[in-house]
Amino acid sequence: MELPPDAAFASADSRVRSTAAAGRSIGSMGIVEIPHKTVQRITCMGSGFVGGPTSAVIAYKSDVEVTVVDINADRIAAWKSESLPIYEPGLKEIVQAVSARVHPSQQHDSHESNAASDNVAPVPHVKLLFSTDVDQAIADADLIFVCVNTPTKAHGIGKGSAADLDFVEAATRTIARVATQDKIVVEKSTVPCRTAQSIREILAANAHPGVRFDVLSNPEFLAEGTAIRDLLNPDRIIIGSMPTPAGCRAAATLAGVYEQWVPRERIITMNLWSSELSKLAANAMLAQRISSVNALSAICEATGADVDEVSYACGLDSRIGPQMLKAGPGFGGSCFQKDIFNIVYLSESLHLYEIADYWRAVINMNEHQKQRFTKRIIACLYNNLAGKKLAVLGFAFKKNTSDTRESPAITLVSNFVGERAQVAIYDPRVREDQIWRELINNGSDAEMLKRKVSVCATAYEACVAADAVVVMTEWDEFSNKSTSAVTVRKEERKPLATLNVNTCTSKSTSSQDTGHGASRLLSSPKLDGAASFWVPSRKGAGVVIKDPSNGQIKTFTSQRPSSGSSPSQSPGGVSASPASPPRRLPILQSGSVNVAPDGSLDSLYQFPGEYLTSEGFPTDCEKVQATSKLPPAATSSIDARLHAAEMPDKGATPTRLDWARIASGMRKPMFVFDGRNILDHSKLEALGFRVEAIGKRGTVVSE
Ligand SMILES: NC(=O)c1ccc[n+]([C@@H]2O[C@H](COP(=O)([O-])OP(=O)(O)OC[C@H]3O[C@@H](n4cnc5c(N)ncnc54)[C@H](O)[C@@H]3O)[C@@H](O)[C@H]2O)c1
Ligand SMILES: O=c1ccn([C@@H]2O[C@H](COP(=O)(O)OP(=O)(O)O[C@H]3O[C@H](CO)[C@@H](O)[C@H](O)[C@H]3O)[C@@H](O)[C@H]2O)c(=O)[nH]1
Repeated sequence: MELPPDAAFASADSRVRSTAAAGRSIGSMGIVEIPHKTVQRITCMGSGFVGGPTSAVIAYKSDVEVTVVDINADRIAAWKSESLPIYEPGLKEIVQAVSARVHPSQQHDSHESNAASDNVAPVPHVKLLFSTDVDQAIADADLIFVCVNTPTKAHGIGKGSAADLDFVEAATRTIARVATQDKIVVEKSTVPCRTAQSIREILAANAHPGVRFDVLSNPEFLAEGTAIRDLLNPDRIIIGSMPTPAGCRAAATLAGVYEQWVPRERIITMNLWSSELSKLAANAMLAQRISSVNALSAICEATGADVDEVSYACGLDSRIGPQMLKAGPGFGGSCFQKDIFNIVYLSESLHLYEIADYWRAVINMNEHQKQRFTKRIIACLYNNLAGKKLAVLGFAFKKNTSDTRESPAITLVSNFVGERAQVAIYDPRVREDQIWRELINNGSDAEMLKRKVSVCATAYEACVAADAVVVMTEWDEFSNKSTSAVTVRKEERKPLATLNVNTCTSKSTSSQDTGHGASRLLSSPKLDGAASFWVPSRKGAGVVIKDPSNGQIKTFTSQRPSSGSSPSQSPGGVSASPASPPRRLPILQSGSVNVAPDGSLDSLYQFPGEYLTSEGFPTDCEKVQATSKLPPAATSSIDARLHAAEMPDKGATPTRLDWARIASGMRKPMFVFDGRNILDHSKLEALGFRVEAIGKRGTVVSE
């Protein structure tokens, strides 16, 4: 193992500077130019919210084979089953595609005739494996991602703020024990600054003779709910390495994996400690924005300012930007609080007490927001919750995930139970046992919980005879706002089968191709006439559409129209306005979403009948008009499969709530507490609700 002597190690930072000054690759995108090994097999230790999706996307986008291992056998069994252990939009489709994917050598040139591609049966090639055989997977891999959990310590010194590195150390020791050949070990878990040094020392001390390890830091920045989109189109890939020739070579090897789908300029290399700290810093800054806007929400409620308007106004300043400025009941999730505590602990360890106080304030504000919202609800309900029923809509910490870690709903529900209220919870994705576990772990008495709390299969059931509805998660189905950017009722779904592109107009408002939102399909609920969807203009991006009449998958790739060109029909029934000669759009394996044979399909794959939000959609898109050619009757089996894939836990349909129906069953006066500002208040007021929302003037001020 190349481990510099301590003295040299201590001056790593100065060596980074001199390397950069000499025009070497650290800190620049030239890293991939360094001669390096090519990775063929990756093993990912940890099959959680990061390990699973990250591995699936690497297998999907690169030529690397990935094995995901976990010490939790139940989790691995779930990954191999129809019901994945986590919910992420698009994840199941990608896992299915790469678990039996057509090997590139078996794929046909996209210019070949369709007849040829139809006649040759594709050979399934497994690119992604899940296993509990950790040792074997380590032995087989060139490169190992350590993607294990790093929770906040719950014992001993640093309890409640330091990171618990038990799992990282155990994983490291396993690698050292098993590896009999050189490995690159990639620290992907979020860890305190300088953890890579501990990993290096443990590996060096336990390595088999002649085996060398290179340790890299490669933090993950995906957000849950958009993990697949984030992994397909990351803002940046950070790779930290030792500033030595061997460290740079290892970084180049990892960069070579990402380079297969991430533009080079987004692959950034730096020193190990900067990389580790960048991850903590990014989360701390993001959380700080949310605490800032939540602090402003209290001022808004007291003054009559509207927090959405204030956020909007601030976000228009290009130095501030619009993201992460949505007021809410407090941030949740497994990362923000943990990672800020990490910085707090680090600062205190370095005797930087004022710095620690500064970051701790972000968490204190978050806690305050949850308590403030609780108090406002109690105050509105005449300062008494005893005997009242509260329906809590949403338990996940944000929409589009089944994750409940640190969800603000846990605190709110516990508070309501403490006030002796009856609480009925509904969440479209979260399993009932998960909800109970969270509430019990939060310290609520199990007997009391059993008497006071129920978990319901539908929102209507939760709201029957309720005095108040509390919206805790911004699931689209709860919203009553008039916008096309919502999920439509199932019965309104009709197939987009064969598509006829009528027009293709450029809607370029930005010269910068963000590449984001590529997996979004925006469609009008009424498809009997023309429907439209957006295709990112980035070359090679596209949609995959399953034809409900025969189950075939068709691709439509994005092409810029040339002026005066008229649409032409492709053999697959898909036509486009071509900028170049019409390309054959191959028909892929039916039954699963797959990558285009030329590997060009970027990330847009949607099924007919699925209408997702347009929120966050890129500005640099091309609008494609498409006409449905199939009668609606053909949808049923597709819809059933789509539905089964989307709703493995509940079997409920993600339709928008009928608030009139909710109103008809509630006790009077009826309250709605909109914790996410996703409701049209005037519509609810017309139904007789009294609406209170975060950051909007209410009937009481809770401070
Ligand atoms: N959840 C996110 O959105 C997110 C995003 C970016 C970074 N991170 C960071 O990534 C890391 C993983 O997060 P997560 O949410 O995926 O955690 P997780 O708890 O969902 O998954 C971690 C998995 O690692 C497994 N594991 C533990 N020790 C192991 C070992 N020795 N060998 C094999 N498997 C082992 C656990 O059984 C568990 O299934 C954390 O450090 C987290 O801070 C998380
Ligand atoms: O404007 C906003 C944005 C988010 N939230 C809340 O903040 C929490 C976190 O949301 P988000 O950041 O979208 O999800 P995470 O999955 O926790 O992702 C964060 O944490 C990950 C783990 O480290 C990082 O990788 C991501 O970059 C970082 O965004 C959730 O409760 C959201 O409801 C708000 O209240 N207002």
